[in-house]
Amino acid sequence: MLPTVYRGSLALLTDLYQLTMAYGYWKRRRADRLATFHLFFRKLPFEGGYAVAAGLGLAIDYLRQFRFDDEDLSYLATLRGNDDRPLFEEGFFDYLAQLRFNGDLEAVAEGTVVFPNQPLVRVTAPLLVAQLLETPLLNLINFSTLIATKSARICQAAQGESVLEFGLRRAQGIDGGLTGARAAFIGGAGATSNVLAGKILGIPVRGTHAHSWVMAYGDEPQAFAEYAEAMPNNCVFLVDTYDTLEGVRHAIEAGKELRQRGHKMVGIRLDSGDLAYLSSEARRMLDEAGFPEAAIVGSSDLDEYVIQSLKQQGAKISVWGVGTRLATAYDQPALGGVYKLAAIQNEQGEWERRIKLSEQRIKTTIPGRLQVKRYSRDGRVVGDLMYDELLGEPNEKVIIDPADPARRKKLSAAMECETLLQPIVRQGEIVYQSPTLAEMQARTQTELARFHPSVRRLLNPHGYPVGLDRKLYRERERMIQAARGLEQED
Ligand SMILES: Nc1ncnc2c1ncn2[C@@H]1O[C@H](COP(=O)(O)OP(=O)(O)OP(=O)(O)O)[C@@H](O)[C@H]1O
Ligand SMILES: O=P(O)(O)OC[C@H]1O[C@H](OP(=O)(O)OP(=O)(O)O)[C@H](O)[C@@H]1O
Ligand SMILES: O=C(O)c1cccnc1
Repeated sequence: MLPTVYRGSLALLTDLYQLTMAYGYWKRRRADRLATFHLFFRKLPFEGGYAVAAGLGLAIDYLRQFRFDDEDLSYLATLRGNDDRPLFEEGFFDYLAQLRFNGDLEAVAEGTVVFPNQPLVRVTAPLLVAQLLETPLLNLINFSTLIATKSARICQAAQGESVLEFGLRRAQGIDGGLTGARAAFIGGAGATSNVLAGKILGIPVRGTHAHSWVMAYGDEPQAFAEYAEAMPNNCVFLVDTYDTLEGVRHAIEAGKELRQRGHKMVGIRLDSGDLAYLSSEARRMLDEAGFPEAAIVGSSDLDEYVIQSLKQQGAKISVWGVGTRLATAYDQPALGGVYKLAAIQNEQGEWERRIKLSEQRIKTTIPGRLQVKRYSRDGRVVGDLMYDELLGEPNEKVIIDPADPARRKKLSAAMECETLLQPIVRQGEIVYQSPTLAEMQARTQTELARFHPSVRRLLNPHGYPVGLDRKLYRERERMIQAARGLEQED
């Protein structure tokens, strides 16, 4: 079982309107109709070519503990409407008190590469419960997927070299720091400076020292020597407090001292200035002084673009400390994931599809109970086919882009195929054996490697084919026409 991040019920971690709708469904006897919702996003973050799904483990945590306890209900009883009378009547609290997640949930595994409009999570549950989950599921999946994606991009730029997540001080609050560290690890960061994330989640923790250490002594050689004395088995000297190359010389002196005492200098850290020039000079100096194995850690407002540029300039940095721009997804602080109703049972228990129209074609929802098949050939992925399980087996010949139906991808029987949404909860029982965080991280890497480099590239990536099978495409078009009061042309 995964370590628990959230302890206790967080049933009130939802928007008020979910509870007022829930109350309405209960009052109007619609609460128990089964409904299917999909969680998906419409646009890839960072103008990138892919996203990395994350946050499912947190969602499982949430569902496992989902219940309204006495304190929650007492609080809800204090809420008033505009006539100053209670918002909810007493009987509703008895109903909420016994409420548990009793539905089905399917999701893509954390570390799976995902694309717009395909469900990351699918919930089929009594309408009231499924509705209540909208806000928490979006809260948990959106942020984690965003940060895992940012991390994957940064790690991609680092070309397999170690990335350390240093973002806690700039993260969006306590939870942003904690679940951000978790998502960054899934995306590929090798360690975090966040010690609580180490304790709760088992993520490796790493760190160097701050400028304040050197400033506290005022004298850099003395500061390094004292640090080596105090902590001989963890010495990465920060060399840029006064004069960087002079700092490297002082680190070399401290390294020699360490060696004489039977220890090893791990490396140095550069945190300002021209990192390409300074790292090359530092590398030359360390090598000449007999420290070819000393690592050079680079930090200072790094992101995937600066790292890529430094690599192109031949920077000799071997470990990348990345804080603010990773932990906050600096250039795009939110993933626009949504959670939409796609099918609901009628009074007779028959399933009916539902659609939400939009002026923008791409924003019109995809109805049905969706599943995704990912096709590949010789280990390379080819395209993702979405189909509606309510319409039966998919038509596997062609993937139709719903935004531009002229764009189609042909499939062949020779291709391998996998189903992306996996069973996580069945009738309230968790049936999923959660992988470890390390396994999720490995999944991100093996998954990404299956995509063509043109999909992975950071700038102007190639669009990966994701679309509908013919049956779903036709049904959606029929529903769009019907909802607009038009006859279908075809
Ligand atoms: N050779 C380089 N090519 C491209 N970007 C670089 C290079 N060297 C450093 N950078 C980046 O340029 C930015 C420089 O930041 P900034 O001008 O704030 O100064 P700094 O050198 O970090 O100094 P300080 O921390 O003292 O303000 C950082 O994002 C850093 O990662
Ligand atoms: O730059 P980031 O990617 O966020 O990485 C973390 C930063 O945090 C620390 O310094 P801090 O930002 O506290 O101060 P400084 O940059 O002014 O030294 C560290 O020295 C890094 O520069
Ligand atoms: O350990 C470090 O070097 C570190 C930790 C947090 C932020 N900046 C640097």
